[in-house]
Amino acid sequence: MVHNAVAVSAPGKVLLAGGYLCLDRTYTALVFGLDARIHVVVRPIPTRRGVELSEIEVTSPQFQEAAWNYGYRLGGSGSGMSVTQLRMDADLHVNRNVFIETTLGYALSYISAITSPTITPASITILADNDYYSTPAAPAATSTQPRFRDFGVKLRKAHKTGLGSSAALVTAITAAVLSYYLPSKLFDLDSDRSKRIIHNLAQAAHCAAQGKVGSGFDVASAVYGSCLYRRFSPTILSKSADPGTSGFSKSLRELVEELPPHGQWNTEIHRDAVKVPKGLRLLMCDVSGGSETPGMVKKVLAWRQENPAEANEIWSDLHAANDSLAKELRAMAEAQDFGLERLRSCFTRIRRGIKIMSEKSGVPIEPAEQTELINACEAVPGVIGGVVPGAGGYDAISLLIEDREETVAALQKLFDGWNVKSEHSGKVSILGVRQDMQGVRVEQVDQYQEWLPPTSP
Ligand SMILES: Nc1ncnc2c1ncn2[C@@H]1O[C@H](COP(=O)(O)OP(=O)(O)OP(=O)(O)O)[C@@H](O)[C@H]1O
Ligand SMILES: C[C@@](O)(CCOP(=O)(O)O)CC(=O)O
Repeated sequence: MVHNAVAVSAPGKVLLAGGYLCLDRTYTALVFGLDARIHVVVRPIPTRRGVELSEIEVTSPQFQEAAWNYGYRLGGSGSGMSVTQLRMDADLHVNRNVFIETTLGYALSYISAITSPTITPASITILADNDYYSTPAAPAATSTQPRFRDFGVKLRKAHKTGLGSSAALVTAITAAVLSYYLPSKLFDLDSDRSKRIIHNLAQAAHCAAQGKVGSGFDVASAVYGSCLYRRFSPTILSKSADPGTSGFSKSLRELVEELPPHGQWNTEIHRDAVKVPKGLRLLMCDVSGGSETPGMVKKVLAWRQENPAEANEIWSDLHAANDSLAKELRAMAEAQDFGLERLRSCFTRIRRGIKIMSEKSGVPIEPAEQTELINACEAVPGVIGGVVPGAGGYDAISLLIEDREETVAALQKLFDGWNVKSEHSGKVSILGVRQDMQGVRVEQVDQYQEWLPPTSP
């Protein structure tokens, strides 16, 4: 059976408040979906009569050497669909993309567990909105650049801006592959049930691909958009069989559809709890030379474990501050009441909490360089407050500002004259992204025509 082409996109994220805390179910995360999306198009590969192919080719045409070909086969003893990479590059190195490979394995295994489909050969194209990466070769953001820029480098050399490309990718591939192979009576991306299936399946695949169970806020916002998020218990994932082992596909279905013995996921996603008042916007700023500090999460959690009483006090204070920011934003959005001073003080409280967390754990969550940068931004008229998003560190800041051109222009002027303060930081640039409420969605295939490579028979 030849399927019709489908296209799906999923948004990137910014964790404005709740970094580290949201790893623990006691606390929530205030996460915004962004209008930078990862788009995935699935199309049939025309086959010659009599030639049997079991191949899925994946390309990410904005990057060099970004093509992966996979063979797939239904394993015995209910072990699900095994997905194996077929070709190697000229150096005989396998150029693996673990996120794509794992996601395909999970999605096809789930499909094989709920129906007996013929998985026909397909071509998958990945297109990332330009703000996900900034490369030295890339031209400055102008209105004339193509919608999907050629980044001119290999994927591993691209400088990520921290918008959660892997979570958006895993979510979009999962949703696109299920939409492509399953009949609409079994899967319809617009239904709540299908969204939940995508969420659970993408969380499982993303954790498997990254080799660790994070809080999952990035996958949650890729599926549902901006939300107040409480994580699932990590033990939910440890109960299922491993990919490729006997009974994997049945166990995956039980996990994804929340059937016994797995039961319900305890994730909480409150979409109505997150709002940005009219006239305000989030502004994401990338620090291009900003160094990454490995092992920050491990170090913070180790400190917390050694100092539980002190840590719990800091965590509760910070949570109260995070919560007050979410409530204040919502109250202002609903009442159209511009109590900007109250919002400003929420940011001050959050930053004070993060600073204490940084100092006590010895981890540069809001390092001195970022403190100086955020302070300078907060002094610009129209800037309400700023934070280090997510895990923090040297490479980004996020601001809440009045949505006026003068405010952005004044910040641009500040960044143009901003001197690099240490070897950890560099040039600051404003990303073109804005907050977006919408999560994963079906797209019109035609709009991508110009960027789709020809499918090889
Ligand atoms: N456009 C793309 N094409 C193909 N693979 C991609 C693309 N974008 C991301 N990936 C996959 O995701 C990986 C990056 O995932 P990683 O979790 O390190 O970054 P991220 O999700 O952007 O991180 P962060 O949470 O800091 O924003 C890449 O190595 C690649 O495997
Ligand atoms: C530190 C942590 O709470 C947030 C990490 O966020 P980001 O990847 O820096 O956006 C980890 C997590 O929630 O998985």
